[in-house]
Amino acid sequence: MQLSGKEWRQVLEDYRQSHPEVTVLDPPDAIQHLRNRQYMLQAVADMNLSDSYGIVSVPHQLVIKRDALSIPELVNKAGLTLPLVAKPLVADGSAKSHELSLAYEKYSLQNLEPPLVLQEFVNHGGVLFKVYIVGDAIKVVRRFSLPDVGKWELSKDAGIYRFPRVSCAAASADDADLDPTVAELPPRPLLEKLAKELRWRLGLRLFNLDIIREYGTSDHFYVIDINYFPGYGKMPEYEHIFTDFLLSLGQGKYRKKSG
Ligand SMILES: Nc1ncnc2c1ncn2[C@@H]1O[C@H](COP(=O)(O)OP(=O)(O)OP(=O)(O)O)[C@@H](O)[C@H]1O
Ligand SMILES: [Mg+2]
Repeated sequence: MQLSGKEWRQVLEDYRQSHPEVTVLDPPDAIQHLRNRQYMLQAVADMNLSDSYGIVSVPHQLVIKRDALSIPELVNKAGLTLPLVAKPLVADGSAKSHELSLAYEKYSLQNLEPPLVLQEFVNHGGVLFKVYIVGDAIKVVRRFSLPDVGKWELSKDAGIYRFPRVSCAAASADDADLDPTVAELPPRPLLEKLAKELRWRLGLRLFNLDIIREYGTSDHFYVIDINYFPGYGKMPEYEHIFTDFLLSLGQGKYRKKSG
C-alpha cells in the first residue's frame, strides 16, 4: 500500500505517542512546514530581530496561487519592486521545486507558472552565507550566489531568466579573493540569537539558512531560504559536530531517566 505524505506523518506521530522512550530528532509536522515557501520564512519575519549587531528580515514577497495573467496587477497592489525572484511554492527537494527564475519586467510575469512565491531580489554582492544548525552548534560557510542587478540591466532586459540550481553549482567562496565588506561573515552573536530563536519557533534542530547581506549595508541581513536536513557533507567538521549532537541527545535521555 502506498501511503500519502500525510498518512506517513500520521504513522510516525502515532509511533511517537506509543513509544515515548524513542528519541524523535525533529517532528514530521515541523519539517513539513518548511516545504512551503509561503510559510518557510514566517518565523524569521515574526521574530523582528534587530539589535546592535544588525537587522535580520526577509524579502518582501507575494504568494500567487493561480492565474498568471493577474500577476502584474497583484505585484502593483502589493508594492513589490522589480526584479523579482520567482520560486515554486512547494520546496520538496524535487528538481522542479528548485527551478527558479528572475523577472525583470512586469508584463513578462504573466509567463510564470503558479503556484509560486515572488520575492524581491536583494542585491548582495554575489555572496551568500550558509548557516548550518545542528542542535546548539552553528557553522557558517560562504558560497557564491547570483550577481547584483544594476539599473542598466533593468532598463535593458525585458524578460524572465530561468537560472540553474545555484547552490549545487556554486563553489565555496571561502578562499576567494572577495571584497571584505561583502565577504565578512554575519556577526556571531546575531547568528546565535537567530539560531536559538528559530530552533524554538520552528521546533527543529537540524536545518540550514541561506542569509545574504544587502549590498551597501554592513548589518542588514535577509534570510532567503531555510532547508530541513541539508547536505551536511558540505559543512566543515560535520563529523565532530554530528557526533557531539547525537551524544548530547543520549545524555539528555539518560538524565531524564535517572532524574
Ligand atoms: N530574494 C533574493 N534576493 C537575491 N537573491 C536571491 C533571492 N532569493 C534567492 N536568491 C538566489 O537564488 C538562489 C536560490 O534561491 P533559494 O535558496 O531560495 O532556492 P532553492 O531552490 O530553495 O535553493 P537551494 O538549492 O538552496 O535549496 C539563492 O542561493 C540566491 O543566490
Ligand atoms: Mg537555498
